Amino acid sequence: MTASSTGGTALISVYDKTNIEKLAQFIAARGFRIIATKNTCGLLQQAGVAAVEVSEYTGYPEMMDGRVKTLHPKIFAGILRNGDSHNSELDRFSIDAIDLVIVNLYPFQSFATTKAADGEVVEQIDIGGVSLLRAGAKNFQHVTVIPDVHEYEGLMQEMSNNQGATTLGYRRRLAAKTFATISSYDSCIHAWLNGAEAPDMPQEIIIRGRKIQDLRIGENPHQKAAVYSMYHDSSPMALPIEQMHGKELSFNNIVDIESAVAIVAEFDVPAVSVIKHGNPCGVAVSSADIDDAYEKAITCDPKSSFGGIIACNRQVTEEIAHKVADVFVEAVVAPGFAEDALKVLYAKKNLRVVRCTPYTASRLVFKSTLGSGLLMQERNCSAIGIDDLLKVTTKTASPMVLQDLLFAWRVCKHVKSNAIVMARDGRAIGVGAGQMSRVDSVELAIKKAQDCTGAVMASDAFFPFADSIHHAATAGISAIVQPGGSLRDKEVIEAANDSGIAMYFTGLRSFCH
Ligand SMILES: NC(=O)c1ncn([C@@H]2O[C@H](COP(=O)(O)O)[C@@H](O)[C@H]2O)c1NC=O
Repeated sequence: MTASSTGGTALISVYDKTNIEKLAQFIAARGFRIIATKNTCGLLQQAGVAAVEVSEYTGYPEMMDGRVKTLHPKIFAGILRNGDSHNSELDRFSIDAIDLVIVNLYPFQSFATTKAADGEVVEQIDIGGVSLLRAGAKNFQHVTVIPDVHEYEGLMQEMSNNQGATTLGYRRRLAAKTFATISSYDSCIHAWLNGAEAPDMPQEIIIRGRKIQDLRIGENPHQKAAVYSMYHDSSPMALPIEQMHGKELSFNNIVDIESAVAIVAEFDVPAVSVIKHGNPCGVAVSSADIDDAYEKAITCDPKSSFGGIIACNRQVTEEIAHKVADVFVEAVVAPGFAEDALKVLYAKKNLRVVRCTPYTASRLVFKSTLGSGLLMQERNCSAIGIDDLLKVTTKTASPMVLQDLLFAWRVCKHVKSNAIVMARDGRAIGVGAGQMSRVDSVELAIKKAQDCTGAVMASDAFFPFADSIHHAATAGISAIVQPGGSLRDKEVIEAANDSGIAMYFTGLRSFCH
């Protein structure tokens, strides 16, 4: 099917029969002879398109309940013939050269994600269709291959532009798409077969994704970026967010939205977080309502909140919307918005209003690294409760202070290391993030808090020296939660005892890089 030739033979075998009659009519009108599998052929004939059934052409019926339909040398030699050098063999066995392969596959993916029995799912593993696509794509020098219904319009356009033929560039592009389609299809089967038995860090991994959208910019304006939906089992995971209003999302917006939503998902009670450059500059919970949590969170560090991203784990009220509208923030994210709140938020042209479904994230975290390296690890899904806290000082924290310690620890989990969080009454009052020395993070958090009297402190990793405890004591910190495990734990605990500070170990480090 070169740019100058017209007519030829088309093999059509489609599960999804959308628009196939229209395409078949189009190619038949350009002199193509059509060979088709049983149901496809029946449909085309009903639509008045001349088509020959594969079984009539090969002389073999469909067999094994449709497991063997097109798997025949007359079909595959017709597709795989390599130009003139194979013509004599085609003649010898009365085989027609096939120029156009139009196939779409059994919907394995939709079956695999239902509760269908294994036998039923297995029958959805397409063999013949994949083989036809693979053969057609291999022979793109001579054959045009169409692997899905979305390419029909493009094919008709291409043929109209080229006197009923296709160009090599077009065939090559479609061949590439075909191999992507096949490999995506196969990786669904791989994931389904592995199922829950998939080893934690397998020897081979297949990462597939489907582009959801291009992003406005990458981490910086000169970097291009897009967001993909990855397949972790046999279906793509949609992003659990929906942008309802505002400027297009950027790479950093999505990173910050994830942090913001992950923090508020730590709490069952109403919670609000404010994120700036991946770190929280305001987090609060409330036993009253989300309005109260908002007020507590936004007053943590109002200066840093400028241009931040706000997440709520409850519906945004009109009261919150007015307050959001009064400050400059990039985005507000919540599971829902009151009607009146939306009216207020929509008045801000650029403000991104994002609805999120309950927080979910893939169990695995990936990061590209040196050369073609890819780092993969399990997500930090640790959850520490009161019973996990080990008291190591003589002083015991009151139940209220214990609640603050847990709150501070949960926030600290989402702060870039070295991470220190000061908290009081269910509210972060000072955050020290991303410092290369822990004691610097402590000093920063104290400075941000301004007044740490009676507050608690959480640290994402052990204190290597007692200096941080001295600083905390001077600032008025009453209790500390940290993993423990330093060579100098003894000195650190002594420093806490000397200052009348209650200290608890989690036994679990929570670095965040
Ligand atoms: N086994 C085969 O030889 C075979 N050849 C083509 N198919 C598939 O059969 C389907 C179309 O069949 P029908 O036209 O009968 O609805 C297509 O999705 C095609 O991918 C086959 N089925 C599964 O492998």
